[in-house]
Amino acid sequence: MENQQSAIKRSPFVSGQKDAAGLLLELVDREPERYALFLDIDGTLLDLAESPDGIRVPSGLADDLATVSARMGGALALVTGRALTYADRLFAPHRFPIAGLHGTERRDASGAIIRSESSAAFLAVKEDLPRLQQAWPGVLVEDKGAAIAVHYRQAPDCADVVQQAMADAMAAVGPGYELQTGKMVVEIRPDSADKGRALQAYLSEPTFRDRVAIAIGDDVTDEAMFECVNRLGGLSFRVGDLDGSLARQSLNNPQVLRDTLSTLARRGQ
Ligand SMILES: O=P(O)(O)OC[C@H]1O[C@H](O[C@H]2O[C@H](CO)[C@@H](O)[C@H](O)[C@H]2O)[C@H](O)[C@@H](O)[C@@H]1O
Ligand SMILES: [Mg+2]
Repeated sequence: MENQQSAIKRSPFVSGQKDAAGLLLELVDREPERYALFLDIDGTLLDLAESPDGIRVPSGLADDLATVSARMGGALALVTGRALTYADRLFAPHRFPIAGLHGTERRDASGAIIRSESSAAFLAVKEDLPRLQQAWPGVLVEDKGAAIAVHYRQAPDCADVVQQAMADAMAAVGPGYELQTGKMVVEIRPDSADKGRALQAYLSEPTFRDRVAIAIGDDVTDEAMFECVNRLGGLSFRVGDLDGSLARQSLNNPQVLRDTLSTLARRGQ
């Protein structure tokens, strides 16, 4: 499989390469059949909002994703911390290959869904955590089915107590789960996969096989994707700065990515 550096060097665009968005556009537009695109949702395709349900899917984005996916022979997957069913609703009526809950549930190219069963200990902890909302106004508990997230974006002073409460909850949950940190959020999720392993699972499927993987994300959980694509010779883009990230390219914000996808879609029509 071609590696990232030779893919970039080969691009005639790169000599005048102005920015990562231009590189992304140039490579996928010229050879859509050569690449596989793995996209995070919150903070990457969508702007961050004050609450999990406060997000907005800009009109046209779902259709642009579907058009770019068609240009790439279907080799476009969403890899998100959101529940798979929640992510599906965001981009309906399209049904993309989606890995939800940080890769621990996944709809493969055939449409089959792989997900883990919740333990009794986890379900008991899920019952108990909503009390945090009463204890600390502004803290939001997000029940994601097989995972649970506690947000402190609206109560930043509660970061420490939330992290301690989630560490205590982890002790009660026992094996099969792990703590996942993110942007002003702490989650308890199954430890059966991560976004890197989900991306690798897609690459073993005919739709994605033998393509140069491109991963685009913004948060701690996406580093597993960046590590995986870097190791496989793909391309890794972080929405935001690169400080401390394994990503090798930076996109300024979700709007830059949406504009790039819109241009890719338009050029394919
Ligand atoms: O992997 P992602 O698709 O980026 O999902 C990561 C988490 O996104 C959501 O939380 C984040 O976005 C919220 C809405 O913009 C924001 O209010 C919150 O502070 C962010 O952490 C979602 O609620 C989580 O379930 C996802 O794991
Ligand atoms: Mg994100």
